[in-house]
Amino acid sequence: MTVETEPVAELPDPRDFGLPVVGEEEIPAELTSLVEEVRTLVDAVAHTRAGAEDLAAARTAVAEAASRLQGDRHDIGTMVRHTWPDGRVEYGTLANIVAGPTNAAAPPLRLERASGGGLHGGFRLNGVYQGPPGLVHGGWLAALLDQALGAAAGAEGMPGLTANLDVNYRRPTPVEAPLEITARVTGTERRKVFVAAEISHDGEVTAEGTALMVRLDLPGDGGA
Ligand SMILES: CCCCCCCCCCCCCC(=O)SCCNC(=O)CCNC(=O)[C@H](O)C(C)(C)COP(=O)(O)OP(=O)(O)OC[C@H]1O[C@@H](n2cnc3c(N)ncnc32)[C@H](O)[C@@H]1OP(=O)(O)O
Repeated sequence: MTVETEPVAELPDPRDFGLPVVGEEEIPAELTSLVEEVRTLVDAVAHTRAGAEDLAAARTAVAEAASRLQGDRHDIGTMVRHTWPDGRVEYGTLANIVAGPTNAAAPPLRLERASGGGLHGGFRLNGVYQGPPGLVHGGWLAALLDQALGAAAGAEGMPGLTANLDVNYRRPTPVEAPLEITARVTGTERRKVFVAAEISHDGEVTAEGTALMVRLDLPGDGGA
């Protein structure tokens, strides 16, 4: 596969495209802690055997909390700016369903640069992510792989949209167990970025994916 496209050195500021941006460091610690608590809540609701009185009281408390937070909202499309220790800046969607730092529906996934290149992250999925009994839903594994694949391209200065995603489920992936995800760019061709990723448990690959990301047309990167 030919490598015809150099990664763009600097990503443009999403504000230039009309998208609001918040710095990751601006997210209040109270919101991060609330997100964590809501994850616990979702798991508790999904598995509770509580009686009617407790359920009704919990419903009232949750409705009150929701109405307290509804007033002042970030716009759809708000981006979050992440600055790597080496000073490199990246953007993601604040409420991204797989990795948005303020989205309690997103699993607690955090990707870091791997020493050998690409990205890696350790995470754990609770019972909310079940498909088959005790196992992670295949759709969620695909979503996690897609996110890591997109992030790997973005981390190399080549953000894009997934044109094609191919997933193989090699072994069952357990919930409530430590998991690892790795992703890397394997090649480029014009605007096409080829990426590969794996999810593993106990050192064994349980799901792997490859994708074609088509780079966004960014001003100043030479286009196609
Ligand atoms: C500053 C902003 C930062 C943003 C950060 C983002 C972080 C991301 C993290 C989130 C991660 C989560 C990620 C998500 O959830 S992304 C969400 C899910 N994906 C989408 O919604 C994408 C929908 N599709 C499209 O918008 C268009 O089809 C795209 C943009 C993909 C291409 O339409 P476009 O008109 O632009 O390009 P083109 O048609 O000239 O094609 C260009 C080249 O690509 C080749 N091709 C195209 N499709 C396919 C295919 N299916 N198989 C094989 N090849 C294909 C094509 O032949 C050509 O090749 P070549 O002629 O050069 O050889």
